[in-house]
Amino acid sequence: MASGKQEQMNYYVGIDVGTGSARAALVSQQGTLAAYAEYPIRKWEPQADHHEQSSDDIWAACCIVTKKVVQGIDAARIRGLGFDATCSLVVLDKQFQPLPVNQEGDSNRNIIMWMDHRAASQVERINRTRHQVLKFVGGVMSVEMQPPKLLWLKENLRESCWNKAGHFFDLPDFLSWKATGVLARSLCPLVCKWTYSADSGWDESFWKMINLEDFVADNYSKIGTQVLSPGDPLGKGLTPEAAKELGLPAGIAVAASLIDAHAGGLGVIGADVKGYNLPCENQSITSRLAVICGTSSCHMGISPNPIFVPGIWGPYFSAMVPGFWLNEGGQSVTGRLIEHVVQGHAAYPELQVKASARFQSIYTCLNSHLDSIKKSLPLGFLTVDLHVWPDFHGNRSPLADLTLKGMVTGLRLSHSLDDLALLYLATVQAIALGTRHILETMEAAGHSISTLFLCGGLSKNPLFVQMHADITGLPIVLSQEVESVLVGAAILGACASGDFTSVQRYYRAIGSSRGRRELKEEGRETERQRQL
Ligand SMILES: Nc1ncnc2c1ncn2[C@@H]1O[C@H](COP(=O)(O)OP(=O)(O)O)[C@@H](O)[C@H]1O
Ligand SMILES: O=C(CO)[C@H](O)[C@H](O)COP(=O)(O)O
Repeated sequence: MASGKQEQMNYYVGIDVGTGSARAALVSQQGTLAAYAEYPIRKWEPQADHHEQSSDDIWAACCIVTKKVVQGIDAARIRGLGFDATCSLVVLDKQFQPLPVNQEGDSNRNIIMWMDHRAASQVERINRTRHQVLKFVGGVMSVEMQPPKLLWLKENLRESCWNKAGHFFDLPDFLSWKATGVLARSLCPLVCKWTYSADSGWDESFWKMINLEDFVADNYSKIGTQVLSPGDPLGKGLTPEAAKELGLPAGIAVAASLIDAHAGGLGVIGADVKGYNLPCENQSITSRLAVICGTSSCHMGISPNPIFVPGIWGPYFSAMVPGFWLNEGGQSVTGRLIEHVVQGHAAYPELQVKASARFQSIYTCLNSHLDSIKKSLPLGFLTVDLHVWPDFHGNRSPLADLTLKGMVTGLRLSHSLDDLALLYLATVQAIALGTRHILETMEAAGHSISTLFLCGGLSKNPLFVQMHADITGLPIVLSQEVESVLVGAAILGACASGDFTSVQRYYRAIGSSRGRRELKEEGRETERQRQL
């Protein structure tokens, strides 16, 4: 609940829907979090590579968390609302009711999640067209984007879903529609996941070439005809019905939304870090790479002119910071991979018992176990003969190959907690090496990155942060406000309210208070890691 002495401030509500939960925050006009709440959301995996969610379930979770964060706050002080979410595909019929995206006909499951890889054959065919729009997604379209998923629906669920569908939304746009009744889409998801161009709009020849000419025929009414920039106000703001459900005042400004990684990028990339002697201090904002690390990791770098990086998504114009081009590298599973490796190990039950006896999280427990077994050696020496290839769910960047699989070398006939801790370490190192691979590919194409800005759930893990510093050799800035993704969503609400006319003005206004940042500039403990 918010504290009484901050009541004279204006506030903005940010709602962030990640893969595992919905979260809301009440953010002050100074950029600080006054209240935070989180609620889990459901996921279904009916078969391999199929990942589904429910838009009703997600909206209900948004309502629960929003009601919690505004408890006790004078409603007149809440000025705006912004959403961000994963780029999952939501399907509604012509009466705005959920439609099933599965053979079972379960209409509760009406979302094909971003991490769903069912459309592998469709994306392969799309990539074979070599259509010019592919130039703006790193040269290769990802199975995680929307066109292959739409084609899959047309080819596999024509009767039960495709023919009945009235609206296909990216999840961030679904949420802003639900709040306002406005069907306008945000430029961010459309440019990043749907091949829309900020300059020239939809490319008719692309949709025709991939057999989705249906969208052209009905003038794109199902996928978006009005497009707004992230942070632009939508219609007349929050509808009375949505206001009641969310526990917010009707009519407050609601912003065109962002994809979650982009909100995280927005939340951290403009931070004031003066006085810490960081290489980026006197450099342009383009020397910063925001890395949003949750279920997946997303690497967001911006530039004044378009940079084409093979295997890295983009360049996208104005999709994150207005006026800048964005390149987005990514690793499809990072948090999810660590969980998979740790929970699947024979010593996992032993770890759970040990962690709960010490009132620690399993990761704190594993990190201190590693400290105890490394003795005086650098951590890197513990995994000299144990290596993980982390592409258990394909490689998003820079290899852009969804068929790649994971691999571990150096396994032994042992079930001990030591083995589990070492496998965990090797997995974290492999993920950090993946970030380095992405970074080097971006630099080879023209980016010049001097500092990493990390946020997301994994940035709360000191080992994960340390390995990224060691393996990239770059200083890492951690935001004092750990929920940076929510700050990004709230910035949208602040812009929509008219209190700040642009994202850049918001950065300037909050600069002084956000200067108090915890900086993590770690040494290059293991130069050896750089050579792996
Ligand atoms: N305190 C923590 N220590 C270690 N890992 C954490 C911590 N908090 C969250 N994580 C990890 O971060 C990941 C989830 O991050 P989050 O940003 O919540 O993801 P998403 O946005 O995809 O829902 C999970 O893999 C979780 O295990
Ligand atoms: O493709 C995305 C961003 O462009 C996805 O939304 C993202 O990778 C999933 O995010 P998270 O790991 O935070 O749940």
